[in-house]
Amino acid sequence: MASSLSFSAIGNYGSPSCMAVADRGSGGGGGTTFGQATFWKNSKSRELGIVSVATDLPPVVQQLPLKEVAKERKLAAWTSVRQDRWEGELVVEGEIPQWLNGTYLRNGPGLWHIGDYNFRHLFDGYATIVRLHFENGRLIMGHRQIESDAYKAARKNNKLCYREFSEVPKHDNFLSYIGDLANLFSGASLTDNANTGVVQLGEGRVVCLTETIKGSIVIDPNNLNTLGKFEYTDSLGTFVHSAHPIVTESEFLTLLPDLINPGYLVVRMEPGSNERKVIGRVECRGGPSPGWVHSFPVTEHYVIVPEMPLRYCAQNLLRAEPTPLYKFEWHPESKGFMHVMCKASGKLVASVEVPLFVTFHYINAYEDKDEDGRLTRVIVDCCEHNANPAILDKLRLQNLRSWSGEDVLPDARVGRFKIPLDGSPNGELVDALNPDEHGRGMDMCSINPTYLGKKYRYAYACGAQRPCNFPNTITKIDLEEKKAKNWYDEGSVPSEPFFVARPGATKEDDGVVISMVSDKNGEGYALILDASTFEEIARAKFPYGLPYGLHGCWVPKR
Ligand SMILES: CC1=C(/C=C/C(C)=C/C=C/C(C)=C/C=C/C=C(C)/C=C/C=O)C(C)(C)CCC1
Ligand SMILES: [Fe+2]
Repeated sequence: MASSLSFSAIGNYGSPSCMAVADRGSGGGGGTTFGQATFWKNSKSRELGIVSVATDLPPVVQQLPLKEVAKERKLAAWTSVRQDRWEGELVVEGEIPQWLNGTYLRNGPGLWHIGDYNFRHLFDGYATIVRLHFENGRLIMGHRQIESDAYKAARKNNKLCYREFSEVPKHDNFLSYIGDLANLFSGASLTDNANTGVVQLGEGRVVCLTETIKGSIVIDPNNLNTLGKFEYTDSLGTFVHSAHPIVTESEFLTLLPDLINPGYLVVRMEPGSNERKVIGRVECRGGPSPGWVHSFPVTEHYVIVPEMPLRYCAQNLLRAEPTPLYKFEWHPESKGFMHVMCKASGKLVASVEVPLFVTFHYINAYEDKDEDGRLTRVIVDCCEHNANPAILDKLRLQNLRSWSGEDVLPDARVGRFKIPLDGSPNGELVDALNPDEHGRGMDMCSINPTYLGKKYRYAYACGAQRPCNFPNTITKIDLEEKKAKNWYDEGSVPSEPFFVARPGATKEDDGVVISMVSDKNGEGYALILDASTFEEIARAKFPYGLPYGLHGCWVPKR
């Protein structure tokens, strides 16, 4: 197994002095070796309170009295990645199961400034992909920037060149402003910064994704090299899609919102193909434009198309300055709907009005039968923000970085939609369990993928231990018992818990849950929990804290 060290600096970075102290509390000098990388570990510097403070670029080594250290240290989660790449073996505390062989990839926005310009929103950052490669109990970590056109242009020109989630390039003159608007209509000025997730297609290609279709970028999971754009060969011709396609060994399903004639195309792509084929189309029932479809759920036979009252807004797309809801608008009067489409025929089997909701992430869905085995309804579970879109603004970097200790995270829950298939006009939305079980925080979820679209019992997500300004626990939700088990490390922010099943497992929760944690000292570690007991079984410290990441995928050892 090769473990190499490589790093190159972002911006003014050039010196390995940014390396963080590499042990976990054990004092003493000398070096700790990760692969070929030796990290400086010196008790003298700790007494002096010399810390590598993870603030904005460039990193500075400051001398502080010890009691100030804790105050000055910041979560790496909201801080730009220190350098554009690193790779090395990590020291593992505890034991990684021998059966866990493969690679966990996690993508997210990791670089929030260019030159001296600072981005404002979490979702604006240039993509940083992190790789945890597990092999026979050992763990190799690597991270790298994804070389999208937007990232390369920003690095080359030292300024923002494409329209990101909330940021828009500044124009030197009126002509360039008009050019940008024209490019917006052709999609050319939209970003391809693939910072939202990563999936492995049925035939093996690994693709990083965001909400713009052009932001589909193929990478090599072994070295995180950017291989090029994933070019769709069809001519469906829209600009945006769901950032969370449903990907299995046999298909890739996604939704294409139509912003001109409000509706959604439901499309499917075969493994090995680059051509999406239309399964069917859903017309919007409310509002001037489609609801935001960051993700959507499926059952074994149906694709569910959610029509959320938080809708895309063409005017906001054109604006130079962010609005409180960015490219979206809240239209409670337009109501919320759930449409159920048969995957095989493209026919709509239900279209019901549901209570208002705000959901970015669907957990799972399944077909529910009565005692006689007759299909009566579809159940859809999601991370639901109590019909309040305020969470989007809470994810501004300033809010995340400047937490004063108040309990400011809006409440969220596991929302359960019950969608009747008997022609009734309305569906229900209820709490799947008491939200206090998970601290009324709920997002960034995963399940055992074998249960995708089927009746299931367990979900893993980020919950809350209050007070907090961001989900700060990992929670295992038992939807049968309506209970949650919670993992918490004071002051830390864990990323989406990702479930990996033990090969040959027959129980739904037989496996591990992987997360990457930003701790209160500005450092970070990979965490492995036993999914069944929810006890920690291993952790491995990173050479330095990493920025918060969004979504990942598992690439099994071939
Ligand atoms: C670049 C353009 C857009 C981009 C949209 C993007 C990048 C959306 C990303 C959305 C994400 C990452 C949502 C995650 C939500 C997580 C939550 C709510 C976590 C809560 C924790 O408590 C468009 C906006 C599509 C417009 C075109 C340009
Ligand atoms: Fe997402």
